[in-house]
Amino acid sequence: MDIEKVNSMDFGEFVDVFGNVIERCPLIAAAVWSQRPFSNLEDLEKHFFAFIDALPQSGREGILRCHPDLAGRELQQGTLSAESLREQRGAGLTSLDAGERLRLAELNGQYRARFGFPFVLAARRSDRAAVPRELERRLRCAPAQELRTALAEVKKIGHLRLADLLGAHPAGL
Ligand SMILES: NC(=O)NC1=NC(=O)NC1=O
Repeated sequence: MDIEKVNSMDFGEFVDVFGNVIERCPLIAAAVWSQRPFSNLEDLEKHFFAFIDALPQSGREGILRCHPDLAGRELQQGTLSAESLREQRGAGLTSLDAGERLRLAELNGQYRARFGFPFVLAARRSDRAAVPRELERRLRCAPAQELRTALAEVKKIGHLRLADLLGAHPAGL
């Protein structure tokens, strides 16, 4: 899909296509539509990220709270979004053994209790060994720093999803 096609989309089509670039936050796509025309993929992405950055802390934390846990209940129940399932499968999180799943559930619970939002990481840039390691490392971070780190991961996920949608090759981000 090229940027001309994106710029020609009406509101409904745009939100249908880009509504889950940021997991379960179609509001962001609904807002970004107003910024068309976009000069290219980077420009489109810039508007998604600018919306996030302009939110108050409660809004940024709200974005994180819309993310399903890695290898959590929604994965077990089969209620993940298509994008999330693909990302979690790609990181090997759909084939964990009971011990690995329990360990992640414990760590996710500790993380959420400490920060008030779920642990978010771009699963496509990770794997089943790295996820618990990263979770343990980030558990020890200061809340303000961790909020910044988590949102950077949301942007990595968004970057990869946009690249998929526009058929671009994701940068090393
Ligand atoms: N809690 C999460 O990090 N969730 C996710 N990471 C991804 O890459 N996709 C997700 O759904």
